[in-house]
Amino acid sequence: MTPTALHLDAVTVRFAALTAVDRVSMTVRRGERWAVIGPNGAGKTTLFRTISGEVLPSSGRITLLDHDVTRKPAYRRAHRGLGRTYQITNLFSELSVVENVAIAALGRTRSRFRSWWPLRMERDVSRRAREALEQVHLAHRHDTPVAELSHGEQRHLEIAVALAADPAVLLLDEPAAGLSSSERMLMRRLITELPRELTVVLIEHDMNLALELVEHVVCMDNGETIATGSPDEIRANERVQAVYLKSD
Ligand SMILES: Nc1ncnc2c1ncn2[C@@H]1O[C@H](COP(=O)(O)OP(=O)(O)OP(=O)(O)O)[C@@H](O)[C@H]1O
Repeated sequence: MTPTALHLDAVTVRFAALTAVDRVSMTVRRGERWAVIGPNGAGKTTLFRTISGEVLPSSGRITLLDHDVTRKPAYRRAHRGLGRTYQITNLFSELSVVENVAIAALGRTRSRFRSWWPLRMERDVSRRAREALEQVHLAHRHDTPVAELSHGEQRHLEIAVALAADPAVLLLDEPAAGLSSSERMLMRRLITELPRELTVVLIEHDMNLALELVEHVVCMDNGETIATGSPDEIRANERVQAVYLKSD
């Protein structure tokens, strides 16, 4: 059986009296693509922040690539192979496209200091940065200042920044939020073309888009998992239809 990339066991997050995530469990195997969907306030972002280590769970257990990371800080999870993008851009707008990606690639380089280290590191960083830009179709914008990119290009660059750190598991936080319909098509293509060995979990408010991109879906409402299944099973699920109708 394919090894597990990410396992959540009854993960619960409480903010005072509010249970934002309520005993959510999921087993994501390496190379799988999953979406977490649900209406506003369902708990998707909190679940993501808990997986990435920005929020610690009140109870439950999180395993990343066979390591228990439940109480580990975000940077330790990143070193273990977890990458993520954010709904709110975290790019350096005054720097160029390649500089943004190179900073992320540099963070991943953990070579020990040796006399030839700077040269080797420079080669490694610029190769990884170039590859990441090619993966998101931004190689032609290499030297462009980020401030001059369109919104859609900036969303692509955010994915390149995450890829430059060479993650094994990538969390995409609403990758299509705020994009025009043509930009959404490009984003859909980009996600579809991500390397198959990369495990991808995405949050997406747009159920139709999310279901086109993944093979496995978790639908949350009020912090709870109300359905898990294939896109077809989720489309046909009456509870899912009810929560989406309620939120329209
Ligand atoms: N830091 C926090 N402190 C207190 N309550 C919070 C905090 N973060 C989230 N919440 C609450 O937890 C619940 C779940 O919020 P969350 O942002 O995870 O939902 P969501 O599914 O991502 O919603 P959206 O689609 O609107 O982003 C909401 O009621 C929200 O107000």
